[in-house]
Amino acid sequence: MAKLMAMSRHEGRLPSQLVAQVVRLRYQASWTLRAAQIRRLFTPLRKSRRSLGARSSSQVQVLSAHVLRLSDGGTCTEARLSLQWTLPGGAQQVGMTLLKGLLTPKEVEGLLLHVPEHFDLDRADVEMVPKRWIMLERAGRPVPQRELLVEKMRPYIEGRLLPYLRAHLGCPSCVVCSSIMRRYSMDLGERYRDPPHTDGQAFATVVIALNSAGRDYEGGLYVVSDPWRPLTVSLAGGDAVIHRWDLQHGVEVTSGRRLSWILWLQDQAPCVTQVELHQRSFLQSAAEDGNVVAMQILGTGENGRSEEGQRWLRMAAEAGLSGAMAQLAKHLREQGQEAEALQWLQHAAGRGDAGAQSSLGMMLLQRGQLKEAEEWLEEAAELGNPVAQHDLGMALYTNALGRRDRRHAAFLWLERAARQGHAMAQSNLAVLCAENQDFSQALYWWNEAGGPDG
Ligand SMILES: O=C(O)CCC(=O)C(=O)O
Ligand SMILES: [Fe+2]
Repeated sequence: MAKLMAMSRHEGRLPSQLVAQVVRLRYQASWTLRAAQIRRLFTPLRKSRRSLGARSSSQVQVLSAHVLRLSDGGTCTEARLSLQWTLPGGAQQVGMTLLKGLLTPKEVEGLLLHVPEHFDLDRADVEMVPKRWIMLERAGRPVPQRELLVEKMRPYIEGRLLPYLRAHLGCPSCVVCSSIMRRYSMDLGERYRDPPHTDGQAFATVVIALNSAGRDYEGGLYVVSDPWRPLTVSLAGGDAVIHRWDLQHGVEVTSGRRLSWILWLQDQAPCVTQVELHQRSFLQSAAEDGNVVAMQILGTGENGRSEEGQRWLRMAAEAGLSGAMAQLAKHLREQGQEAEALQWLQHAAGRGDAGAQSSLGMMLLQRGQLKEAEEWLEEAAELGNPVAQHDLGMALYTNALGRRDRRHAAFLWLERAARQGHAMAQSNLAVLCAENQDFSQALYWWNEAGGPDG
């Protein structure tokens, strides 16, 4: 810098080489700062023993971060990220993009004025617990009675987001097929989590936060590259995350109430069903290029029942994807191949898949391996899996684990599952409460289990 000053005094103006260097240094300094700020948004979801091994910086790489001018004149900060993912079958990289401040706080506030208090139940069966949602658009059209809300949101989608997304995703014919709002609330006794998954029903997903982590709720959206170490992304109201079908993610809200607005895009019109989407070439070619998530998606659902689907699923499982292992185990059990199913469940459970741990626990219980059964059920239940919480509660209650005097523990696990909205846990808990002569609680849980939208 001293040399720079001296030269500038001496010559009256800076030589262009030096100007370029100063600009570059400044740019680098602000970029380093921005990248560090972006990385700090990612924190481990849990403070577990296993999650302490690695640092988030080794999982998340910031590829670029700069201010972006949007087509309707607004600005936001765009950060392109890559998640490093090491599987036994080789390393993979998954991209995601963060748009900080896509909507201003005022714009978010304006939208929230039109959001009704009542959210419907999304009955898509995940862990036997329905989620709360408002479906806004389906197959690219507004859902009846949601036209006003869709009208309020349209300018942000069409004027701001879609031109950007088409360029960013390299997908000029991309269309928004579904648009929903989700609510997660521990306080309201509603579902507050969504286990790790990929959005196999979409080519790309946009999640727009409608309120803020740290202020309105704790926890939130998380991304998974290391199954033992999901990373929460701290989003403020108006921030957006963009990802494709290959990002493993989930939601866990540990207190408060979270609202999100989600758009699912397909690569071209017309919007089609999941089965038809899986026949489009983008997944096929990704699977052929070795993308394990594409393999798992092609081995799931209706298409997964074909011989080709089964072959993809096995390849994904062999590459080390725990979700694929659990899925494969399910198919094998349906075909009566218990021994091989058990092996895959053990692999998947050991890689931190709570669904697999839960199924493994019950399988071991049926085989009389009580100690191991209890350990896996407990591990999955601690990770928040409501099926495991219910099954463990009932196994303790019915004395299937060979323990005496476990009624209190049984009650606590059933209560945790019931609070997540697990209907069977709610009705079983009602029975326990009635046995304890606590009739008001019994009535409460009984109503929850079969209430107006239950
Ligand atoms: O609410 C969110 O942030 C994401 C929800 C999600 O992943 C889904 O509905 O598929
Ligand atoms: Fe999702």
